[in-house]
Amino acid sequence: MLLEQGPSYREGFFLKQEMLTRIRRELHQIPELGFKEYKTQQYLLDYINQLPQEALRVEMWRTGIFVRVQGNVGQKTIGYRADIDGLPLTEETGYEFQSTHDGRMHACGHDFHMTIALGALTRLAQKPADDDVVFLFQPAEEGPGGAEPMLQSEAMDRHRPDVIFGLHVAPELPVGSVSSKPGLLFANTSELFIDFKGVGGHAAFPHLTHDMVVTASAFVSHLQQIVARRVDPLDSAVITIGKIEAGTVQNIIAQAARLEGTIRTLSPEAMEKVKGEIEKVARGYEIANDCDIHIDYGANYHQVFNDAEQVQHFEKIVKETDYRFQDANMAMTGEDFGYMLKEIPGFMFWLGVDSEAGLHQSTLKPKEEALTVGVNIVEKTLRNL
Ligand SMILES: CC(=O)N[C@@H](CCC[C@H](N)C(=O)O)C(=O)O
Repeated sequence: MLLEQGPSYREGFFLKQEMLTRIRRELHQIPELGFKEYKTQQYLLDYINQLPQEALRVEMWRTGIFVRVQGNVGQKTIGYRADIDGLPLTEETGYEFQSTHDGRMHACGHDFHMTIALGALTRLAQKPADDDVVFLFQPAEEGPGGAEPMLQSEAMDRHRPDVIFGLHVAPELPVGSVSSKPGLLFANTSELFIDFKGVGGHAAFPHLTHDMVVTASAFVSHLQQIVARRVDPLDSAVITIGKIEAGTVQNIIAQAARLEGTIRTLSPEAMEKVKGEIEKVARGYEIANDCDIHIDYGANYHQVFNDAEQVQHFEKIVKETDYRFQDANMAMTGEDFGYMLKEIPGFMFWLGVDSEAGLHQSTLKPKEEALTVGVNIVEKTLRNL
C-alpha cells in the first residue's frame, strides 16, 4: 500500500512539487469509498502528526478529520474543505502508482484535493495566518454524503468557520488557471434507485411473463422524455442512469431489474417536479406492465451557491498572483459542500489540471504541476480572505 516510510515532513522538501507529487501518488494508491476511508484517514493523520504541533488542534470525526491552526490574532475562523473518498471504478490509467484497491479509483481528483490541503496546512503550521484556520478533511462526497452530517456534528460546533471555501479539479482547464462565479455553481442532485418486480419465466413464452428487462429498458428511455417534455426548456435537468442490473441467463425472462442513476436540477423546486414526474410514470408502468416499481432517492445534495462578495474577494486574491482567474459557467455536477455553503458564506472554485480524460473516467490523468498551483492559491486565500 503506502510507500515504505510515507512522506516525512522532516525530510525538509515538504513545500516542493516533488513532495506534493509523492503524497498525491501515495493517496492515489489507496482510494476508499464513502465512510470507509480508514487507510486514507490514517495516512492523513500520520502526515499531520509530523508537522509542528504548537498551533495545531486535531480532532477526528468518523473517517474525517478537523485540523485547527490557531492564528496570530484569531479574530475569525476561515474554513477549508477537502473531500477524501474515491469512486467504485476500475482504474485504466496505466500509472505505475495506480490504485492498489480493486475496483476503486480516485477518478474525481480527491487525491489532489487532499494533497493540496496537506500542502497548505504544512505552510500554515509553520507560519500561522492572522486568522484561525480550520481544515475539514471530509468523507463520502461521492456518496452517501459526508458534508451534511459533518456540518451538524458536535466537532463542527467547536470548529465552525465564519467563511469557508473548497476547490474541485477541472480537467478541461489548463494548469495555472482557476475558475469560479458568484451564485449558482453546481446543481441540486438526488440519487435514484428504481427496483422493478414482475413475473419471470421461459424465454420462449413471453406472453406468460412480465419481462422486467423490457420494462426497465423502456423506463430508461421514458426518463429522457421527462427531461425533454416535462421540464421548462429555459430551465435545465439531467437524469442519468449509470447502472442497469437484470436477469440471470440469456434464456430466462427476468423477473427483476434495478436501475441506478442520478437527477440534476438547477433549483430545489425543479428537483421536486422531476421526482413527481418520475413517480407518475412509475405508476403508469406498474399498471401497463403488471409489475411493482419501488423508487428510492438515496442521497440528495443541495446546490452549490457561491457568496458573491467572497468570490469577488477570491478573484482579487488570484489576480495578485501569476495565475489566471476566469469566469465559470454553472455545471450539473453535484457537491455536498453545497450544504456547508447553505449555512456558511463562502465559495467553491475549479482548479485547472488539464487532463484529456474527464472526471469519473477510468483514464483521468490530472497534471501534477497543478498541485503547487493549488497549494499557492489556497494558502494565499487562507491568509487574505
Ligand atoms: C463533483 C462530483 O462529481 N460530484 C458527484 C456527486 C455525486 C452525488 C451523488 N452520488 C449523485 O450521484 O447524485 C457528481 O456526480 O456530480
